[in-house]
Amino acid sequence: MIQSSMSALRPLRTLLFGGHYSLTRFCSGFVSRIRYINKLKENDAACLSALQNGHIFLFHRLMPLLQCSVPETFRPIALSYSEVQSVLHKSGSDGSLLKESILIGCSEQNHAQFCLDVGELDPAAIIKNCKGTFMDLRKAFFLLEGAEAPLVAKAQALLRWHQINRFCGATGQLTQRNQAGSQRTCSSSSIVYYPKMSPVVIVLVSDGKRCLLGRQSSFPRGLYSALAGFCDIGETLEEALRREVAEEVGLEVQNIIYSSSQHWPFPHSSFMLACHATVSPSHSQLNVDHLELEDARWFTEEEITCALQVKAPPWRDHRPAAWLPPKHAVAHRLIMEWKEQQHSNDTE
Ligand SMILES: NC(=O)C1=CN([C@@H]2O[C@H](COP(=O)(O)OP(=O)(O)OC[C@H]3O[C@@H](n4cnc5c(N)ncnc54)[C@H](O)[C@@H]3O)[C@@H](O)[C@H]2O)C=CC1
Ligand SMILES: [Mg+2]
Repeated sequence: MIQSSMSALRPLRTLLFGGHYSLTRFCSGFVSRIRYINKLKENDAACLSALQNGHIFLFHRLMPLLQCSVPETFRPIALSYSEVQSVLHKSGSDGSLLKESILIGCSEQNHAQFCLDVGELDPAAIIKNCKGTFMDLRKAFFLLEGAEAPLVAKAQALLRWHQINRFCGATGQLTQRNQAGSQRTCSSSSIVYYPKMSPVVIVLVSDGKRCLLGRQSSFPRGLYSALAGFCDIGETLEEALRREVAEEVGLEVQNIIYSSSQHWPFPHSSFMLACHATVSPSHSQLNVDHLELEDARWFTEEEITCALQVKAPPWRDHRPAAWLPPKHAVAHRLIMEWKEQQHSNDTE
């Protein structure tokens, strides 16, 4: 049976029931932004006009344009319509590309936010004009600050979805996007396609004193993460989670507790459903399927503390025993929650 994590609900509760004034203020801004985005998805003319007053994030072949704010910390660059027009002109484009921008959100200052892939243009000219750099998103996830990482991830996922859904699966005809880029329609069959996420379970298994992490051979050297796997069609979250753990490390888990969820752009937009689960210490012997995982092992709290201190990604000449996913990854959150739980167990 799935249980809801009370700690995960607490911030929303405080926000909603923390006082009439904050509730009104929170809802008015939030609700109006949500409704504005929805309107832009449904109304092509309104979306085009919002684009002219909006903020645009550039990508080159799915790599976001980032700027170094403080050493080792990067932020995506938000450009205005006229700034992008000028960058495109300087790169030899007539500016018509701008209409291919895709709606990704609305800032707290009520600016519609868009992304645009300029993959056909010379990146060097854009980098020079914008004083930024195009960076692989997997690397950027270790260097991006704060709330912008999910926005960049969403933008990349939508750009990729449009690139690979240009044709209708039923008729083979070209599909046409709406102005917001929230759907594509086949003009021949009228089938409407919407961006999709694949559900993935991710679980941090604990035996009470240690937590279980694994690595695939494709991971960067020394990187360990929580166990994860795609849900099979027809499975519940709990069934998928129990199956994945059994397949990958040969354990039967109990006490599944839901933690939180996350959109993850790799490889093709996953909807990560993150949980904690336990095994009894007497049933913690691992039987790793080496076709799926290169390694899996139990980590003590001290080992986790050490791994968290590794500045990621580690330099080539620094080969730590283990290091962990970036703070924007839900695996990181699961590990931090487990560590906190260990700490509160110790102080009880
Ligand atoms: N955000 C986070 O904290 C983390 C995210 N992840 C993500 O979780 C995802 C799943 O983890 P894995 O261990 O690789 O899954 P997995 O254990 O299910 O193995 C992947 C294999 O499953 C098959 N598969 C079944 N359905 C699929 C689908 N819809 N899309 C792609 N492959 C499918 C493919 O053969 C693929 O090679 C990965 O894409 C990874 O990026 C993994 C760890 C941490
Ligand atoms: Mg897996």
